[in-house]
Amino acid sequence: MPRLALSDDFVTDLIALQRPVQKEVNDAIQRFRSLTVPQLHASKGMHLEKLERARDPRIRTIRITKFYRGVLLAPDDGSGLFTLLRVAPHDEAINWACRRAYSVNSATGGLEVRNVEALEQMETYFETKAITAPARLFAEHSDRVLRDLGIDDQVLRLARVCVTSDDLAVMAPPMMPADQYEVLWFLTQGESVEDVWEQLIAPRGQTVRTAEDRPTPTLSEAVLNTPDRMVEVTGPDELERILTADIARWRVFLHPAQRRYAYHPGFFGPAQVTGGPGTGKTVVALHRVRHLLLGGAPEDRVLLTTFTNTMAAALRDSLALLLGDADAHLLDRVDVTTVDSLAARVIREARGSSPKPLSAAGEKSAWTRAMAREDNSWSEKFLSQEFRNVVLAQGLRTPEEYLRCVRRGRGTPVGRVQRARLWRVMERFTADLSSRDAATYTQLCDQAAQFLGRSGPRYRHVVVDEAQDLHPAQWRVLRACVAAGPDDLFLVGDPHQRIYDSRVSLTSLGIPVRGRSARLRLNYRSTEEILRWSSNLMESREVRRLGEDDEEDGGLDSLHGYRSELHGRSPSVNGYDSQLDELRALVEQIRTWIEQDGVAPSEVAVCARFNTLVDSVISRLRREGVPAVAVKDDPGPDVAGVRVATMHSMKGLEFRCVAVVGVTSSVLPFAPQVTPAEVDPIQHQTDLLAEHCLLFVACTRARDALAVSWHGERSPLLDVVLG
Ligand SMILES: Nc1ncnc2c1ncn2[C@@H]1O[C@H](COP(=O)(O)OP(=O)(O)OP(=O)(O)O)[C@@H](O)[C@H]1O
Repeated sequence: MPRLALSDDFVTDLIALQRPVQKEVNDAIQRFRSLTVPQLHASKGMHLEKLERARDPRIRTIRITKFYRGVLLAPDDGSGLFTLLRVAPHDEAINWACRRAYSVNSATGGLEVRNVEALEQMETYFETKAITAPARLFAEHSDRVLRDLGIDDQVLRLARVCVTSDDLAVMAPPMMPADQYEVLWFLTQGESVEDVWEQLIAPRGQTVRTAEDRPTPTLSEAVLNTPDRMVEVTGPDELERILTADIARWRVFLHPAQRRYAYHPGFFGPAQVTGGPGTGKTVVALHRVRHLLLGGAPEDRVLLTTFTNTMAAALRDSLALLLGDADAHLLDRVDVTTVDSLAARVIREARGSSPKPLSAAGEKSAWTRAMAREDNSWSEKFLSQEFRNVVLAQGLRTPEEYLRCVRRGRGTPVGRVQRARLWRVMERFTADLSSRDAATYTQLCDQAAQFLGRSGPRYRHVVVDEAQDLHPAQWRVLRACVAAGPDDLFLVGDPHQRIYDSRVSLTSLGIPVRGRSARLRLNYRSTEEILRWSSNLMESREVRRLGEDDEEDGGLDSLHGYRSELHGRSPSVNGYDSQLDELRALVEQIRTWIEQDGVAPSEVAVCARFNTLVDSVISRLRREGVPAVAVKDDPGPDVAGVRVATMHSMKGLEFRCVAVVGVTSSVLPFAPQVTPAEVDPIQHQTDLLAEHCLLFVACTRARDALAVSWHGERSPLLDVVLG
C-alpha cells in the first residue's frame, strides 16, 4: 500500500472547495490508499501521470474528478510515501506543478518548495538593479555562514543581489523556500547568526553546525521533518481527524516555534509564549491542552481560561474541534472559563452565594459615599486605582501593610498621614459594599484566592490565554488553583495588546517563567500590509514584557521580526466632515466587501470606541438594508449579519474585513480614561499606552481588509502613520 502525506497547500485548497467536491476528494484519497504501488501506477481511474514540462522530475498528477487534478510528489527513496501537494482545476494544477521544485533544507531537514521560474526571473532583475548599489543586504555574512544556516545555491545567489529588506520581501514564500526565507528575514531584522540558529534551526533537532558535515535526509524523512507543512496520514482515524467537516489548518500544521511549546514533553514549572496579534498563541494554548490531556492521568483536570465569556465559548468549541470525535471524551476533564467566573464559583461553593459584581457606575458612587466625611479631595478614579493597583494588587490586609508598601506603578507620592486617611476611606468603601453584599470583580478574585489558599489546588494543569490583561488578584486565583510543579501553568499573551491596567510581577506571584519562555513572530491572520500599518501605530511606544520582573531586553516587549506571508490591499484611511458622511461611506465600503468581494456579512466587522456609535452604526446599516448584529448580544456563528462591537470587545476575535470607525481626537485617547500627567505622570503614560494598544487591537482583527475612518478632527494616535 502506498503511504500518503498531505501538504498544507493541499488542505488549504480543500477548505476552499464546495462540500460535494470535498467529498469526491476524500473518496479519491480512500481509493488511493486502498491500492498497492503497482496498482496505483496501472490504475486507469487514478491516471497517475508524469509531467513533461515539470521542473521537478518527481512531480505527478492524478485524476480526482472530471475537472480537478491532484498534484503529487512521488517518492525517489523507495519509501512509497507520496505527498499530495495541491488539488485544483486541471489547467491550474498542471501550471502550478510545472513551475515548482521541492528540496530538502540542509539545516532544518525539512521539505521546502519554491517557484523556480519566478525566482530565476527575480535573480536576473535584481542582479541588474544591484550593480550600482553601494552595499548589499547580506554583505556582512559569508557564504559559509549562510550555507550553515541552510541557504542553498539558488537562494544564496538571490540573497547576494538583495540590497534592501524590501527586495527580499518581494521573494517571500510561496516563491522562496519557507525555512530559508525565515532565516534571511531574521538576519535582516538584526538577529545574530547565533540567535537565528537557536530560534529556527536548533528547535528542529539539528545539532551539526557545518553544512558539509550534515547528512541529507531522504525525501520521506524530510516530509516527516516538516510537521508545520506536511502530515502523514497514518490511518483512517487520522484521515478522519484531518478531513473532518470543519477542516482548519491550525488543527494539523503548526509552525516549529508553535509545536516546540505546544508539544513540549514537560516543563519543570510555568512556561510562557508571547507574540504579536495573530501569531497563533491561542492555537498553541489549545494544542497544549490537547497534549496535557492525551498524556495525563484520567483524574488530572485541566483549567483553560481566557478573558471574556464569548471567548471562553469559542475556545471550548475550538478545543472540541481539535480533539475530534475520537478524543471527545477528554473534554470532560477540562473547564473552559474566565478567571472572574471561576472566582465567583469558588466563592459560591465556599459560602453558598457570591456577592453581586459592581458596575463601573456603582463603584464610582460607592467611592463618593466613602469620601463623604473626608475633607481631602481625592477623585473616585484615584481611589479606585489606588485600591485596585496597590491594595488588591499586593493583597494588603492591614493599615500597617499599606503604610509600609511600595506603591509600584503610582506616580503621586502619598505620605504617612495621607495613607492613614486613604485606608479609612477604603475601609468605609469595603464595609459599604459588604453591607450590600456587593464587590468589585477584583475583590471577588482576591477573596476567591484566599478561599482557594485554604481549600487547596483543584487542577493538575492551568492554561491561560490573553494573559497580558490579568490583574495580580486574578493571577493569585490561578496560582492557588494548581500545585507548583511540572507543567503547572502555561501562559500565552501579547503585551502589545494590554488594554487593561495591570502590572504584574509574575515571579513574586510564584509564577517564574525564566528559561521557559518563547516568542512567536509569524502572523497567520492578517496580510503583511495590515500588519505593517498596524504595527506602525505602536512605533516608539515602550511596552513592558508580560511579567514586570522580566528584565530581558530591558524589560521591554518588541514586535521585532513580526511578519506575515499573506498579501493584500493596503488599509484605507479616510476622514470625513461629519458622522453622517462617515457612516454613508461606511455603508458603501461594506456593500463593496459583501457584493463585489463576495465576503459573507458575518465575516465583516465594524468597531467603534463606545456603544453610542456602535448603536448608530447598527441602526444605519439596518436602515440601508444591510443586516447587522451587536457582538455583545453574542450572535452564534449561524446568525447572519455584519458584526458591530466596541473596540474592547474585539479582543481575541478576527474577521475577513474590519472597519474601525469614529477614530476622532475626542475618543482616542479618551480624556476621562487618561490620568492627567500633572496628577500622576506614571499613570498618565500607562493610561495613554492602553489607548494606543486598544486601537492596535482593533486594527489587527482584520484578515484581508482594513478601513479606518473618523469625522471632524482625527485622533492624534494616527499621526504616527499619517504624518
Ligand atoms: N499553524 C497555523 N496554521 C494555520 N493557521 C494558523 C496557525 N496558527 C494560527 N493560525 C490561524 O491564525 C489566526 C490567529 O490565531 P490565534 O487566534 O491563535 O492568534 P493569537 O496570537 O492568539 O491572536 P491574538 O493575540 O491577536 O488574539 C487564526 O485564524 C488561526 O486559526
